[in-house]
Amino acid sequence: MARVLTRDEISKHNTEGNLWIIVDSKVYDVSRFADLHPGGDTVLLAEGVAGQDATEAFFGLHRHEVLLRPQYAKLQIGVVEGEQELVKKPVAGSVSKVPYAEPTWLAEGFRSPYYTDNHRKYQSALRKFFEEEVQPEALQCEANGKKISQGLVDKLAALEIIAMRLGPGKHLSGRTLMNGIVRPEEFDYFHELIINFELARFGTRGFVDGLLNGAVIGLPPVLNYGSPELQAEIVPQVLSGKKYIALAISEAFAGSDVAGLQTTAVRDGDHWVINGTKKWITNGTFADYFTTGCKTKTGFTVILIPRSEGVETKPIKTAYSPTAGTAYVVFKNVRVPVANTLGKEGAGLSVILTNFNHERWMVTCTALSAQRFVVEECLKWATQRHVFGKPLTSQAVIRSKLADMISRVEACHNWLEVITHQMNNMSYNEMSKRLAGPIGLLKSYVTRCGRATAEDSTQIFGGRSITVGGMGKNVEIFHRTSGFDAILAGAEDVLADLGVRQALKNMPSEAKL
Ligand code: HEM
Repeated sequence: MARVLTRDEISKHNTEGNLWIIVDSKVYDVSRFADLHPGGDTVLLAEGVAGQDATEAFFGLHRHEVLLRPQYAKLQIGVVEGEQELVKKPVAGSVSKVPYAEPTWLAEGFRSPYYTDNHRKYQSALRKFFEEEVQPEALQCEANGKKISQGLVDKLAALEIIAMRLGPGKHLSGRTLMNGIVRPEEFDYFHELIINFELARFGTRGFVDGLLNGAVIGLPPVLNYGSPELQAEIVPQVLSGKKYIALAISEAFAGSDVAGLQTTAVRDGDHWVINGTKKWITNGTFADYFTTGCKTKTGFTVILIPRSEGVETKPIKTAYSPTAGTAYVVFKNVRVPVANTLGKEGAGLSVILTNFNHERWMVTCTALSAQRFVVEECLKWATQRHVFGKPLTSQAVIRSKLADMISRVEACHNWLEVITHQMNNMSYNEMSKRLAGPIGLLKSYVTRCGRATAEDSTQIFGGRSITVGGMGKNVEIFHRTSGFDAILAGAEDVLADLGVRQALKNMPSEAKL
């Protein structure tokens, strides 16, 4: 039972060594903490703070989560008589009430044609799981750069989240998805979209890739082009989280220009002998298998290379967290059975191309989720931060930036849902034929919007947006990492151009002004 104190009584504790303050109806004894306070003791001893209600000042300078940290929560000695806390501890799984913090289908009072009750139930369970189990580790790994723990991978595997991240398909059959909330044959691209959105709303961009993105892009070629024997061996290992896989295509010599790749595979009896290097390989530092693009006698061939003699991986320092496992990979006389060839020898380009739509769509989802999260951060900050005695939102220039940010994220989300609906209703061949252009344009537009939002949000947060940790930590990381989305899975300009070129192919010859 919390001690109940009157404001009168609290106000008497207003000197060095005997210092209480009120934050959101709670009374904190900061007498001993004042010396340790990162913001210094003078601010706590100031008039209007010492022995007083410092709620407004507090929320102008700290995130609410500061008060929830055990070392600070224990400074609380009581509550103010007759007052109630306004800012509650977030409940895991709950939906934000901040306008535009959630996509329309989750916002109170709004409807959507795309989502069923099953999607809602699924989203709710998934958010709870992500907030309780994934978020704490995501924050830690983002900061310390360590790889996702096996304990968390096991939990993801138990719910079949690793398998679900590959989208609907035969690999789901016979599995119990999310404790049975969704049946394998019911699982669609909106379910998968939900996973991507839940995963990317913690301000942990490196960890988004660290949470086994390598499997999302590296395993489909095995599933679709591997021999039955190879599939039987590899797929269960990866989907159960016992082994890790990465897609190894890009090189220092060539990225989008597949013809320029220099890693070679030369036949020696029943084996390939592979030599070359790969760069920017997500999850590569800890991968057990590499789905690798190689130059062979007859062209470009994709081969599954296990981590074995002659395979060396080194971490690459990037602007985001090493938890993504970004690697430089060296293959030196690596011997791999010819049976590890994915698809036909020389037909590797189509193996890789069939992967692209899904990969780009996935990056679009996570990029947009992170962008929406930043909109929520800005709306909260601009409301709680006071300048010249008024909230930031009283400045027209700030409201104008918010209008742009909201419009961008809403427009992108609506476009994404239209595309996702097509994916649910097209055959695989139709998708390949019709959606490469639109997905290219969509991803390109979403990442452009992301970078515009990164700029706007830094202006709203000011100095805090260039400070690691504290109030603006999520804006700082978004600003630093949103460029990743504009590069990975196809650079922004290349994808925009692909979209237009595909459209031009379909221009009817009779279309004249
Ligand atoms: C129980 C009460 C408080 C606790 C536990 C606390 C804790 C902290 C912590 C952990 C930081 C480091 C930055 C961060 O993690 O956000 C910080 C910074 C700071 N605090 Fe406090 N604080 C308290 C109350 C206050 C009050 C009442 C004021 C002013 C009236 C204040 C002024 C500051 C300032 C100026 C900074 C530096 C902010 C910056 O670098 O942007 N603090 N405080």
